[in-house]
Formats: sequence, C-alpha cells, structure tokens
Amino acid sequence: MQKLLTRIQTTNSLLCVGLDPTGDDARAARRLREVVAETAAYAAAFKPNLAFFLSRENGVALLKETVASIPADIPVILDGKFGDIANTAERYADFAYDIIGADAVTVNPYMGDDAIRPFARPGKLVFSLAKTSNKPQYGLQDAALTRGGNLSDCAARIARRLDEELAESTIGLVVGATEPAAMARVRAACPEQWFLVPGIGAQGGDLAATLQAGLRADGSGVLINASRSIWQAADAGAAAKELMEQINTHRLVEAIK
Ligand SMILES: O=c1ccn([C@@H]2O[C@H](COP(=O)(O)O)[C@@H](O)[C@H]2O)c(=O)[nH]1
Repeated sequence: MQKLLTRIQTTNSLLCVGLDPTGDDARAARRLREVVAETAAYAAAFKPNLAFFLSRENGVALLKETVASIPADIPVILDGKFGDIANTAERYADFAYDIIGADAVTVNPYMGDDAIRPFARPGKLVFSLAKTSNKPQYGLQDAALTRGGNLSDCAARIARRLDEELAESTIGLVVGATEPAAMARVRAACPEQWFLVPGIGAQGGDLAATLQAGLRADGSGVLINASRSIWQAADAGAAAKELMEQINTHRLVEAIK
C-alpha cells in the first residue's frame, strides 16, 4: 500500500498499465519490454494478467523477466483471480509473491474470507473481485441473494471485515468500468477501499462516469486499468500519457463540483 501511495504521489497518476501479451513468444517478449519502457513514466502500477503468460510454454519465465524489468518503485498487480481453500491459496500466494515478485494480486472471493486471507501478507495488497466488467447473460454476481443483497455487496462486506480484522488497508476491490451505477453502489458501501478498475478502452467503459462513481471523497482511491488499448497502440507511451491526463482532467472536474 505504501509503495502504491508513494508512486501515485510521485507521478500524479491513477493509471494501471495492463500487460496482456499477444503474438508469438519472441514478439510478446519484445513488445513487453517496449510497453514497460515507454509507459513506466505514466504508470501508477502494472497489471500482468497470468493467463496471457501461462498460455505460453515458457510463460512463468517470461512473467518473471517482465516483473524484474519493471522499475522497483512501481507496484505490480498479478491478475490471477486466485480462489481456493486456504491451504491451496497459500501456495498461490507463494507463487505470486515469492516466485514472481508481485506486490499485489487479484482474488476471487466466491469461497469466502479464508480463501483471501492467505494473500494478505505484510506489505501486500489484495484486490478482491466485487463487480466485474463483463456482462454475462447468466451470472452469479447479480443474482439476488437472501435479504436482498447481491454478490458485489458481499464482496464489499468481506473486504471491509478483513481490513478491520487485519487493522490495515490491505483489501481493495475489482470494480469494472462498464456499469457506473454498480460502481457507485460499491463505493457507497466501501468509502475507503481502493478499486482496481478494468473496462476502460477495449471494453468501452465511460471514463468520466466511472470516475464520478468511483473516486473517493479525497479524489483518489481508483486505479484505472487499460490493457489492449495501450498494448495495441502504435505509440504505447503516448496512449498511456493521454489516458493518464484524461483521468487527471476528470479528477479535477470532480474536485470542483
Ligand atoms: O472484471 C474484470 C476483471 C479483470 N479484467 C482484466 O483486466 C484486463 C482488461 O483488459 P482490456 O484489454 O483493457 O479490456 C484483462 O486482463 C482482464 O482479464 C477485466 O477485464 N474485468
């Protein structure tokens, strides 16, 4: 958390650069080096998605190299959406933190707090899925649960309780940018929590509406992720800079409202 806060202060950026490498292994490795080098100045964090590495023969090695190439003061969020019983979750946490060197992970809270707790290690930040950016025709998240709640409310409750139990801000939430009204509900339930926000760019999320719904009262508290829109840009650095500046413009607009 401290690393993230320091990075955000230094760069005045809430941009998270997603690393979802495509193309053959040689091209992926080359482009990863380019994207990291060209966007680092604008990145509050990098978010490699595990699936895009594990789908390669030498994916773990490529992921380790990529994380090692990221300047040490920029937090790395390993997007693995891990979720299993505590005993198994411990092994995933060893992988993410000790093998890969990630500072933060994404987890799936479906199995409850004990599936998340193993990731809450000292100095690490855990983003638990609350409201995802996809729009399924059939899905559990929006299914009404008992007493009128829904799964994003449950995810928010689990995160708040774990933060209270751990006595520090360790648990953030993944909240997609494709449904600002849902984001506003999660923000109302969790005024302090950090949100990792995918869905801007290739998924068409509305940046202004997202920031209006998701920013905390202090004008911070969200990390806006963009993966394909930066990866596929002719000039990744320019794309990252432009998005960072757009985010900051909307933050200013919200601040003077
Ligand atoms: O709800 C979610 C959770 C995670 N993701 C991941 O974020 C990036 C988004 O990529 P774009 O190319 O910017 O659309 C990708 O790694 C997803 O797996 C998400 O999109 N939605």
